Amino acid sequence: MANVKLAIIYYSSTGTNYQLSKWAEEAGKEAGAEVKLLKVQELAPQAAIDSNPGWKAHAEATKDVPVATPADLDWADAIIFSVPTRFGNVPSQMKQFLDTTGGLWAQGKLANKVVSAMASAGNPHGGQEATILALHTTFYHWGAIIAAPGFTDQSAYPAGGNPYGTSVTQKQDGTMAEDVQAAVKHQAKRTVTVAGWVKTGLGK
Ligand SMILES: Cc1cc2nc3c(=O)[nH]c(=O)nc-3n(C[C@H](O)[C@H](O)[C@H](O)COP(=O)(O)O)c2cc1C
Repeated sequence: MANVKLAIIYYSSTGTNYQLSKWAEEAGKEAGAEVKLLKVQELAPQAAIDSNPGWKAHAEATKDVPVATPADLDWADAIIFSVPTRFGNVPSQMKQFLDTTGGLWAQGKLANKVVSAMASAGNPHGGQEATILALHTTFYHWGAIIAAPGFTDQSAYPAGGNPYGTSVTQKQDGTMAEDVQAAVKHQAKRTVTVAGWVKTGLGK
């Protein structure tokens, strides 16, 4: 199979989406992909970050994770996005990054990228699905190919059964309510596999 390049691009205030992304990174490597793990640029004022000990600690712990640029999207064959919900929608930090992709889009360079998305929320029905679908809207405009997990693996069920993309509930203590590790890994492997098919089909 073609050598797939996978970019995992996330936003996380308190670590949940970072952990999902780390599991995706592990699975991408296991699937034979070349993997980049990237965060999007933080936009919140330092005072807001400092006011939340969990946010401050996570920002410091991940300060060395490289910040995603449009060049990373150009490089990638497959891209997995991971975000916390913000009122059922995409966080502004990720939206700002997506809004820098106009140049690539205009050149047709985002067409046929194989993508999938993951999300988290503070409540079991707090907007995980809506947030993933909101990301998907941008992917349609790119002409990307969405490798949603569907129910292609048993791991979807203990994870809460979100066919749009793996999602999780962050509990008050910061831990995850559902067991999603296997679902994340399946989604990452599936995204890499589909990207390999597309790459081969395009003769790359
Ligand atoms: C401004 C804001 C809006 C949020 N909106 C929702 C919401 O509508 N529903 C919900 O369940 N959780 C909501 N949350 C909780 C976050 O989604 C939750 O903290 C996040 O998923 C944790 O992910 P992280 O650890 O990667 O930052 C909100 C949090 C913030 C800061």
